[in-house]
Amino acid sequence: MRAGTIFALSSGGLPSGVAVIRISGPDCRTAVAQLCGAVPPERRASLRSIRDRNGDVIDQGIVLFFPGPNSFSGEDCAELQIHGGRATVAAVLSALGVIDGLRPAEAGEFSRRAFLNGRMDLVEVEGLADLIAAETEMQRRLAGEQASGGLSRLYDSWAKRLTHARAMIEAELDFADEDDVPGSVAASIWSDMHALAQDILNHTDGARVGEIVRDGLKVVIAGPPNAGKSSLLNYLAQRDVAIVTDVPGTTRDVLHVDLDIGGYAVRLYDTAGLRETDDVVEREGIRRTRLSLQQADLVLLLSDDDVTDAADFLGNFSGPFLRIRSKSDIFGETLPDRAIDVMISTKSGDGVDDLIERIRAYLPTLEVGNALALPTRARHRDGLVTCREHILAALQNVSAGLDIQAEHLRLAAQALGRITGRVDVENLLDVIFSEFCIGK
Ligand SMILES: Nc1nc2c(ncn2[C@@H]2O[C@H](COP(=O)(O)OP(=O)(O)OP(=O)(O)O)[C@@H](O)[C@H]2O)c(=O)[nH]1
Repeated sequence: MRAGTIFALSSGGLPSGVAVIRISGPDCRTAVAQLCGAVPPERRASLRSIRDRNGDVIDQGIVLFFPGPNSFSGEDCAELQIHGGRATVAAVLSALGVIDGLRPAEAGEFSRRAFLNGRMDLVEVEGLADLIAAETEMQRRLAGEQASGGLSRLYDSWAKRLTHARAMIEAELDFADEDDVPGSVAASIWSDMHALAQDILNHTDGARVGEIVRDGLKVVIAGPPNAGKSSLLNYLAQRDVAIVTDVPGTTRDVLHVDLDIGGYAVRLYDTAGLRETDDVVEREGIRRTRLSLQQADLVLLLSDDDVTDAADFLGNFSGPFLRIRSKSDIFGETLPDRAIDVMISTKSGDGVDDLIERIRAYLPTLEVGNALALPTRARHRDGLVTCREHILAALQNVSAGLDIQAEHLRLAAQALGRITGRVDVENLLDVIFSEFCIGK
């Protein structure tokens, strides 16, 4: 960690009614005293004049001082709530910059310090980042649960079960002949390890849901040129994002908009119409279309005639797709013989609500409560898979002996510890002693 006392504007874009400048580090007290004359009472909102190094008043604002270690970052912290004019904020920031030991914070540095000082684990830090980035209600709820420790508590409870199991095995290995240790104690933990492997599996099943809520459902509009793909994107986005013309091959690049459907994020992609072409730019667009199809959770296959063969447009994509017939205002609303899921017109708006309902069916439904503790990143999923593999290896390698089984459980705990960023250190002996009064 780079040393020093850091400061930054922590509130949003300027100008604003109020701007919040945050300070964290060992010289925080000195800095506040220099700016405000004295350090205000801890954790109390205090109205103060904020002055530059010549003693000239820059602004009046609310000053809050939070002594470490019980602060956001674990260090001495302060917040200056000042008027949010650009010049005012710039003047306060430059007054801070000339104080010895102070420097502007790097991106994410307050949270990084909070992590390094044990105020938040990695999963909570990620949750906080997601909470700040959340744009839909479901993203907010999921991130809120993660930032406030919901997911970490679950992982910690699993880490405890692993630690307990390892402690029992250690006890059996080291003290099996002593009277204090009940015989064959290690056998009792295997059923719990079975149950834990299942708990992890159930939880990992939710990873897809967590990732969709966090990253948005990726919906790609594909189909032949001139089918009305860009018109559909614009219609759903309620603005002119993509250029619409009656010239086939207008869209050359993959464009996207973020939609909010019932509180869930949907990333909608408009792609170049797929066709044989010698145009270099259009060919590059078609290559990009194929790439985005590989990432899609759902494809909207749009066509203004009914002879479109899905296979021509889906390439290697094997996920779900909806066959949509466009321009129903021209071609009529009678469903043609070919299988069509929805008929729409972006001119009249007919069928679009129906289409949104169809998309909604591919979104998860989150219940309030424990279901919100879901893995949200590939990193979580990978760690959980590794953890479970080691638990299963421990369960299956009975003939290898307790030493090897214990080692697998250690690796399982390590994989879990890597998710939360907590290193599973020597708490093993504590558990043995608390459970068995060894040593009397
Ligand atoms: N009548 C009618 N015309 C439409 C509708 N949707 C699109 N169009 C027209 O169809 C033409 C092509 O529309 P685009 O949205 O550019 O089609 P595209 O599939 O993105 O075309 P490419 O960029 O060539 O792949 C334009 O002239 C649109 O105005 C519709 O629902 N009804």
